[in-house]
Amino acid sequence: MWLLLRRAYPLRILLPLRGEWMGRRGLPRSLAPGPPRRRYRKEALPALEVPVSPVTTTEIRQYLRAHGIPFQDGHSCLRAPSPFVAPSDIKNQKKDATTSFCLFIDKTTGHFLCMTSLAEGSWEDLQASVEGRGDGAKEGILLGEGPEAEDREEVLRIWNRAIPLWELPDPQETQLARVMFGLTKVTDDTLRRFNVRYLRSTRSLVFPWFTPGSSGLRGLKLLGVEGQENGVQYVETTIPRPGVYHNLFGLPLIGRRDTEVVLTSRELDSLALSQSTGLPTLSLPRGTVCLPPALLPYLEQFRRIVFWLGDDLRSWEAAKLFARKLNPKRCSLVRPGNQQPRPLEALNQGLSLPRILRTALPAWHKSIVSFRQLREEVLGELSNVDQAAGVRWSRFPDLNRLLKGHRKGELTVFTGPTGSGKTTFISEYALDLCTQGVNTLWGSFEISNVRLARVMLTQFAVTRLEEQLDKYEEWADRFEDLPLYFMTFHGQQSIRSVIDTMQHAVYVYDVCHVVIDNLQFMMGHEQLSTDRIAAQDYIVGAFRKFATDNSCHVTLVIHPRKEDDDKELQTASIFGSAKASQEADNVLILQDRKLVTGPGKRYLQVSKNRFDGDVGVFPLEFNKSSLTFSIPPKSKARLKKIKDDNGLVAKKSSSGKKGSAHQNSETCIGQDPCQPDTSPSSR
Ligand SMILES: Nc1ncnc2c1ncn2[C@@H]1O[C@H](COP(=O)(O)OP(=O)(O)OP(=O)(O)O)[C@@H](O)[C@H]1O
Repeated sequence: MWLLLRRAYPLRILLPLRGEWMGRRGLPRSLAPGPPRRRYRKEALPALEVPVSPVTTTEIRQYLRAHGIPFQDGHSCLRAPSPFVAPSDIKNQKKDATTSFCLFIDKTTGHFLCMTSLAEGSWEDLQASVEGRGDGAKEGILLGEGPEAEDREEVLRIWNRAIPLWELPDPQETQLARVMFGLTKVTDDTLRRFNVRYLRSTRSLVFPWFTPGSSGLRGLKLLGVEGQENGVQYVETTIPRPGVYHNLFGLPLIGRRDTEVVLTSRELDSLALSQSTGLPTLSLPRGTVCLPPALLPYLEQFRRIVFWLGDDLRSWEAAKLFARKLNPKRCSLVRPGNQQPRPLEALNQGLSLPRILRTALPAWHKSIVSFRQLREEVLGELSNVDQAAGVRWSRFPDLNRLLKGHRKGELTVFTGPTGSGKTTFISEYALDLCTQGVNTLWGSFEISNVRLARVMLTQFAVTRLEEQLDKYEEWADRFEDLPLYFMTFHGQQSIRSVIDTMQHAVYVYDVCHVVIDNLQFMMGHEQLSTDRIAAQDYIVGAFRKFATDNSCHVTLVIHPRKEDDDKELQTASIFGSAKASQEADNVLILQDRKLVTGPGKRYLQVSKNRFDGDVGVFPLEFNKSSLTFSIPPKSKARLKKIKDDNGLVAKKSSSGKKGSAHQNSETCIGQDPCQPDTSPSSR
């Protein structure tokens, strides 16, 4: 018997921070068990787990050949006979290619999954098993088992209390639930086929996660509804926690011979699609946030995969990224747009879902494209201008005014004088995005991850936690659920290993923002200044290419060159040649000279903005107890045009309204350093 061990996933996820009504594990308070049970762990903060030495597909192939293991080439996995199936299990099965080649090895990471025994593990685990070395624990035969006992109890308790919608005693209650979830046109038969239930106590739909190939329950997703000013918002809760909730909802309905599937981002959409088109459909466990590689083996059988994730630009971008993992040649994407809402809306609006599916565009582009292939994407950007501008900061409205948002695929260079608070600021800037679902990877080479995480946790809680240790567990639980990962590097690193780690994080965790603090730690020990400048140019070029190739934003902290203490920093003050500022889409400078009018006061200067050219400066107020820079909501601020990079010269005030600042104009937000201004506040 293979030993089944549970490995703690490094992933901490993903749902937007849960509201106050949620208890531990995101359960509604009424279901949440008593006081927090988790104890403080030193490694409570998620470190990115990177394979000891990254493996390539060629190496995997060579290894299998060298050990006489036959294999088949798939879309994202190699398939081979599984060493994790007992001979008696094989005897009981019909021997065909599907059952005998049931080991799926991820071509990118070497991670494996045996579809028969559900054993899984890393490439090193597989090698150890093939070579018959190591004890059971090191062989790492993992995770074939169901949920932890604690989760299992919760899952069963909820599932047994939930009932099918049509069995609700009060028809009015049934009708209300259908209206709340937009299910008025979804039939009982569809709900029955997908085994959807309703939990009356929390007014939630309950979607089951069955162990593949059996009727055992592995987990659940609860979907609740919250009223908002402009409509309703769905709130998802999963058991187990989102990081290990790997349910492809709809999997039990997929036949072994199905060759086409439509992927959706919500269970409700899969219900609508299946009912209207009769096509096999699956929904991704965490919507557009990520496509965990653990799911790829289940998608190998399909020759064609259509993504219909939603009706906004984010869904479109996510679909393009996911298609890369699945092999874009077999993927098509439904373009978001007015006439192409998400599947449930399309059903409710009486649109033809098969017709919309026929409009899906191939995800695969040759290296050279014509405008014909781009026109749909351009239209997508034009009709979603707000979303094309990226994710907006919630703590830094002034940054939104200048940069408009945080976009994928860009390179931001950030500099500031030594000890001025660069790490502290960039920590809050990245945390802000992360709390809004931007999957973030930190490379902190100078300060330890524990220290960095302590700063971030304090900023997250916006309070001095050392004085309120009783609140630690609560905040740490919430913090742990953020899509935040840390590289485990410290001190000097080679750019190759850093880029490899970033690549791994993009593939495995769909990371779309990487923060590197700071570039000087990849420069080696070159003594000559010419060597150092050449090394920096090379590194900046590598990060630029990475950002573009992976549609991932990279924020790079670079020290300034040594300058006269009295001088303002400028774009040209960034250490090295002009390459960094040329390659960067955005250049941010933390200013703390001259402009300082009080303790802790800093200014953030946006000195380059490729997206729309608006540049300028705004004040940052440092709060020493919460380590935050975000301006308290009541503080006054103003926009001012200023002359150039060399001096901050007040010219005239402007309203700060959208469009008031022009290409290459500079904007100064706040009273200092510009002259006192009596114009009405722009905020
Ligand atoms: N505006 C500020 N006023 C006073 N103290 C600050 C301010 N910003 C940050 N600090 C504190 O200064 C210390 C150094 O901050 P931080 O490490 O962020 O600076 P840095 O610019 O990244 O440093 P380095 O140049 O060494 O990389 C921290 O203890 C931080 O809490």
